[in-house]
Amino acid sequence: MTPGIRPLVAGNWKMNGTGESLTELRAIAAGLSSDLGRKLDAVICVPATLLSRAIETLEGGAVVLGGQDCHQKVSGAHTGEISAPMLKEAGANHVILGHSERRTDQFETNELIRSKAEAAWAAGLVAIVCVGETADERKAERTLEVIGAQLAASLPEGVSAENTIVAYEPVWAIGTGMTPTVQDVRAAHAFMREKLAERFGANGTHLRLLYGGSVKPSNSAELLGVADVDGALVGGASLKAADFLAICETYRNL
Ligand SMILES: O=C(CO)COP(=O)(O)O
Repeated sequence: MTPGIRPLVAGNWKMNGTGESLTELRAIAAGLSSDLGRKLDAVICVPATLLSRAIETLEGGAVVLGGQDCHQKVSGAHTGEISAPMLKEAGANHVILGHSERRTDQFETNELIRSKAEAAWAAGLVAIVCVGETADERKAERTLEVIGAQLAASLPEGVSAENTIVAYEPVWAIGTGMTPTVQDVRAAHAFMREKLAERFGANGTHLRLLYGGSVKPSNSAELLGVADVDGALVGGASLKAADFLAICETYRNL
């Protein structure tokens, strides 16, 4: 945690979730409507197809919604794409950008992610920008170099705590059950904080830095307790309300 920064736990449902899954979303919202909701912010990034139904289900409350990607343009001939204003209209507050699954599968570059962040801001969305090294890069001891380069090139000028969140997700830790050591997470987050403060001044100092990659109820206390870790970006464990809420519960004791 960083003193003065309110923690945030975000769920990334990825390509999971149909109408039936709204039951889990309702359960997450109900769990956070207690005093637990006063300890943290929660965002669930559902598939875009669920956004409008999800917003009706939630009727305000302690959980806000996000998308998982947006196009860099507002509209046009881009079959299959979704723009930031469309996400906003459908009920999103946030949007994940530059997730490693998109960097890898869709060959997204830092420059593209940067233009998507600008599009997200223009639509009034908070950009959750993801960075992280692959297993090979880690083996070659290039972790900090890689995340430094990703941060430098994928964040536009004008970053602030109101428009941007950074998520450190080591690629090899996503969906594998493997996590970096506490020391490695601390080093990565301290490095990101330093780089962000260097470039954005006080705005960089106040940015929320999330850790993502195999966060579960069994390891959340260890990972969320690390200095400069201001929350989590949770994949698999965000699909079940009980697991997501158990991760949120960590903040009762931190
Ligand atoms: O990619 C992730 C969140 O964006 C992490 O996924 P898992 O929590 O399933 O490892």
